[in-house]
Amino acid sequence: MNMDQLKRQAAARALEEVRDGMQLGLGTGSTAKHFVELLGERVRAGLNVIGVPTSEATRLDAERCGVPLTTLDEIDHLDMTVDGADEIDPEFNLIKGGGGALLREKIVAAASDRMIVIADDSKWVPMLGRFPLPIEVIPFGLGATRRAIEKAFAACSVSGQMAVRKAKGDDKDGHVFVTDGGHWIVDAQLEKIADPPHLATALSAIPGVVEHGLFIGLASSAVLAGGEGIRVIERRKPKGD
Ligand SMILES: O=C[C@H](O)[C@H](O)[C@H](O)COP(=O)(O)O
Repeated sequence: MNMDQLKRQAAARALEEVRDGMQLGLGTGSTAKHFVELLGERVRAGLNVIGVPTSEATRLDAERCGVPLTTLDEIDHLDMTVDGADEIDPEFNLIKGGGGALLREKIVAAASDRMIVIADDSKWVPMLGRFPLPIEVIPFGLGATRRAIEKAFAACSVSGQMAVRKAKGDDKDGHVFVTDGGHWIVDAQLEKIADPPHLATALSAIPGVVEHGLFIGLASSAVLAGGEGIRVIERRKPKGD
């Protein structure tokens, strides 16, 4: 089974948690895209749900698949968000933002009663950090922001190269990647993040940092698909702890 089939399997397992009438956060990325497509099939068969997309890409996918959409201005909470991740550690800390959607993803996850992470099992790691940590920044004053980020890294005993993310695509190569919110992303290659909550707090305190890809205390469970089958792992602590 190839990676894409594993991602679809994880998405299909998460779909079993969806109940009629639910208000759902719809994640972004190649794994979440499978969930949106499978959800669309259920909607076309009569399931009644409404979704809040975490990116413009997901909004377009959901519209194409016939999933009704709303916003967090029109509803006051979400029952569940289903989203992918770039890394998941045993404490259910995540790195997200490989696709650049971390800001909306975090807003939506925080507004949800539950967040189910769907992934192939290569994303389950003993310690976060091999995947470059995305940090969403305001372009203004980027030099000062980068220096502040370096200080935060030093205070948290991590270090590594930072690079402003470039866009990919035939006509975009070489251009800076711009998020749905109009910001830039700095990717930090840290290799090991021994204390993700500490680093998350330090990065959040920097004025030019809009958001970062460390999701702490947000994920409630993980659905991991691998060669041996599917594992569903529940986080022991309640959301927010
Ligand atoms: O910004 C993107 C998101 O955080 C994705 O959920 C994450 O990058 C995982 O994406 P994928 O399922 O494509 O590996």
